[in-house]
Amino acid sequence: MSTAPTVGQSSGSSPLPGYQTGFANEFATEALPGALPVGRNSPQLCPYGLYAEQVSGSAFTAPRHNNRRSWLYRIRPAAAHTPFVQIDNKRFHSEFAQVPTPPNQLRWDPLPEPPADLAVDFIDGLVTMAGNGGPEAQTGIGIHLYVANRSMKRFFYNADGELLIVPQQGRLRVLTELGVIDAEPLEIVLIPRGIRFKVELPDGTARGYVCENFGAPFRLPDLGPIGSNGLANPRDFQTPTAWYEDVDGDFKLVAKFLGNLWQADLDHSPLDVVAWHGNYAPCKYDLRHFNTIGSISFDHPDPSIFLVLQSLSDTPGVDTIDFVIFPPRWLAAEDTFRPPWFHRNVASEFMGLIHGQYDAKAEGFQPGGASLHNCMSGHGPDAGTFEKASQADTSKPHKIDATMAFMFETRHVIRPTRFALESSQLQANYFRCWLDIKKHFTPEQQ
Ligand SMILES: O=C(O)Cc1cc(O)ccc1O
Ligand SMILES: [Fe+2]
Repeated sequence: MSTAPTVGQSSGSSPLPGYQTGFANEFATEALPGALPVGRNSPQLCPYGLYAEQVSGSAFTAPRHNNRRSWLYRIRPAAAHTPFVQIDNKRFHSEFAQVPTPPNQLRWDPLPEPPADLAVDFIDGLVTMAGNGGPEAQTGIGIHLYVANRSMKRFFYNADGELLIVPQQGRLRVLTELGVIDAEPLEIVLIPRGIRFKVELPDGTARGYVCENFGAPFRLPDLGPIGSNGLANPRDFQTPTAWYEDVDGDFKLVAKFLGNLWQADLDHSPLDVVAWHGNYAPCKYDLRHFNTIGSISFDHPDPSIFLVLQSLSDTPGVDTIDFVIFPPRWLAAEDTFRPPWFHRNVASEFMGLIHGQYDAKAEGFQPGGASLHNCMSGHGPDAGTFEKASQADTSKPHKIDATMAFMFETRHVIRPTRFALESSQLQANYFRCWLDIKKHFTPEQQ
């Protein structure tokens, strides 16, 4: 790992960190020895002259298993900035009622890269495609795409929700208050509501997807009869160890707050947390570690078998958001139509493709592209996929390899934005992939 860049007047930064493993553990980490107070959170004076600051991600009185907070020991408190002023946010917002939501199946080509002479950082590069609910309701989802070609010089936090970043092309270095996360395509990054960060682009450009979770923080699902291991295992989640920079200079802090963007001035880097402890922290997860489980007898299971993370609603078993993946796997089910079946669901499904080919679609669903199948909209394999899979030899297992698709699935209808519906990336002919489906009905057969 190379040294993290510093901007402005620097009196140094701590060595680049590693990771601690586990999902939402009680972590404790210090970039300087003895920086964490012992036996109390807020002593009269903290070691090294640091300020103690708690950041909470759940109600103070939430049950212990849902209670999320961390204690930060930092050079200056987060309050030290000028007042926020509103800035433009036509592309990145939480406005999901701009246009009537059609019940059509929708699919988009990948967004093109911006021209090289137009500087677009991770925040400028975000465009809101769809969503439901919102920050005021504290439930629902914002679905955004990003295409960027410059590292951020400014800092950002999202008061509206947690961010699940799914890189599709190009690595990201996510420098957060609580440490540095290096992520590449096939890894995902979770940034809790409110945590300040900036994103650098080691490869110069980057493209991907962002799920903004307005509701309960993502958790690992219960495993029921699967047992104590499987799907995403907690030990494969990586949370950075403490890292700070002590840098003075002129910086901007951008906040997303109630769907709008606001900007304040800072005279120092907010990435100045020397030590922290708690269970409210960013993490990354490598999707290649997902322990995929499926049928070894017959039939294609519901896609909930591929659930990585869920945001619970107030109704048991009905999640606000499910993050589901379709990784490489063996298909072994005999006398079975192996790809996803034709279906209509009460839930709504926004899908993306990180690489390879998705097994329900012979063509048209491209890496970096997206599709949306809303509540009760009929969809499933395209005509080509149906013909092939209904003739395939199912006496032998078949490996689906070199692919990774994913789905943000929600209980509420996902409403595309005006941008999404007017975008030239919207495929006008997507519906045709089912119009060629042949009639095979043979009433005389039995
Ligand atoms: O391709 C889809 O639409 C997602 C999906 C996959 C699957 O295996 C079963 C149901 C489902 O909605
Ligand atoms: Fe589906």
